[in-house]
Amino acid sequence: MTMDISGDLSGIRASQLQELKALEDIKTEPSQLINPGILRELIQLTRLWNREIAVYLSRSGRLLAAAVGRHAQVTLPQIKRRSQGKHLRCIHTHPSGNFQLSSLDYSALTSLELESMAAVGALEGKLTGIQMAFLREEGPPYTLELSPQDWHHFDYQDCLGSLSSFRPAKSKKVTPKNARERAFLIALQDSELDTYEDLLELRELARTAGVDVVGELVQLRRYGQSRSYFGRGKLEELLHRLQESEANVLICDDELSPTQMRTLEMETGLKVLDRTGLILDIFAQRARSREGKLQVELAQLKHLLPYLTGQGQALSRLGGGVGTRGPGETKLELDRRRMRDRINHLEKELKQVLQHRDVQRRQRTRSGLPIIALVGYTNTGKTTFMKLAMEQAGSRSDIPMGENKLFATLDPIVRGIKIDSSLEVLLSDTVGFIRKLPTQLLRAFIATLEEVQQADALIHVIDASHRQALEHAETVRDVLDQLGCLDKPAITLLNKIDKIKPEDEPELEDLEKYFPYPVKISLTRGDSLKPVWEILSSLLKHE
Ligand SMILES: Nc1nc2c(ncn2[C@@H]2O[C@H](COP(=O)(O)OP(=O)(O)OP(=O)(O)O)[C@@H](O)[C@H]2O)c(=O)[nH]1
Ligand SMILES: [Mg+2]
Repeated sequence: MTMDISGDLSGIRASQLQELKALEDIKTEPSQLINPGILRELIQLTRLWNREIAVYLSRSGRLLAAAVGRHAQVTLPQIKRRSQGKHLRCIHTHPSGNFQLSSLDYSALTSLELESMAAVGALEGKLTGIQMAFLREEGPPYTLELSPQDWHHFDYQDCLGSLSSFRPAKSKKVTPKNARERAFLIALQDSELDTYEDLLELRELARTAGVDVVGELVQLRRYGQSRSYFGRGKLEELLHRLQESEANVLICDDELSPTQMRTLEMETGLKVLDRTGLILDIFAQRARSREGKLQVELAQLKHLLPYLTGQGQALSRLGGGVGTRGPGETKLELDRRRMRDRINHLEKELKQVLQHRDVQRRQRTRSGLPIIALVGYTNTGKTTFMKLAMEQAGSRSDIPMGENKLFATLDPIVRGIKIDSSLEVLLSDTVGFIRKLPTQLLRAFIATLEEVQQADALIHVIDASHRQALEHAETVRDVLDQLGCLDKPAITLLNKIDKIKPEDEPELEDLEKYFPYPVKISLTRGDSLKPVWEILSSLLKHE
């Protein structure tokens, strides 16, 4: 990429233009307003040409364009990436040595929606001072002055951060309840083959979180980058696509490192959410019990903490909407210190709740009834099983209808069911599992999954009609392994056979082969659960 130079270039020697061009190789650090080397050169050229020079810097510190003006005025270079405008800073020289921003400068700042505008006073090759203004969402631009002696102590990134966190609360862009957010999905795929399925799930998750998917882009994992997730070229493509799709949130299929998160945010100017953040958002919307809410808030805070840099920088970068919703009414707007306090507080409270549940559980165990836990990938039919079991046993079902959404069930539900005169069990419905289950989340929900650890037997529900049924079932086995529950007696429910097409039969056979005690069933069709209970009672007898 070569930097664009526009404006009045008459009478300027090619070699000098070359010098200006060469500046694009010098990187500006996030903390710097501009690399001092670049500034020195700009001041020299200003003297040489006696003209204004303007440059654009991206938030990631790249020099994007330059323009040379007539003596007192410069026509700003065209901004190609419109959506990036608000993350661009314009820095320009004033050959008169006067470093006050003109009213033209201010109007350029607002009309181009730049991030900031700086006027650099240059007189006889020396810096006289800098005045700069930051655009704010509300109120007039924030203006400050820097002297030639201490301008390089100024921390640009910090200043930006504190400006956004001191914004009055109501100026935040809160997405109105019925205006859905527009998400653009990105993913790295391991081979050419599995893209479709990977994104299918992310798309489902996004839908469950209540955002519209307006675009998708994938790259092969081997071309990805540790700094920016996507490789350079793909990133450029992404910027173009984002602009077309008018997305306002970027969702990534993997867990992002803080660096990747920040780089993507800066490059795209959008709110960036990773898979973990998205799942947590869904959990936050769905948690009902006191314990569930505590678990989710705790997991959210722990997930966000590493992404915050600098003191006083609040989560305002997220702006609101998906990814910022806490369980109940809580809003995630704490700064680091308050976050840590909150985490401590939540941990204490959770401990108490867990103790209470322990008592409940012990009472249940004392009832002497065997505990059966439903486990399985999300959306396979666990809750539907629970409902059907209660109906067929003649108990009135108070279980909320299963929904065709991921993570419909979050809080564990336990019900006693009398199947016949010889079998009575406690059936417990649990949170569904998911591939790439964030470690943070797994730990948070281990408590919930204690129900599983306490169980005498498991019913593993598989959506046998799903193209990735086998992979999903293996994920479930992995989690069970981590919970130390892999050798509990288990039945496999091959559910949704009503949806199975003849060409899927071989896969069904595989499932039957690999998983213990398979029972083919369609729960929504209301198939009898008798075969399940028969196997179960014999398994329990051999305990
Ligand atoms: N076609 C068909 N759909 C089914 C069957 N069993 C369940 N479903 C549907 O699958 C969807 C998910 O069912 P749930 O019972 O909520 O699944 P779950 O495993 O509890 O899901 P989570 O709580 O999200 O983990 C619902 O829309 C059900 O109606 C079945 O046998 N056939
Ligand atoms: Mg459920």
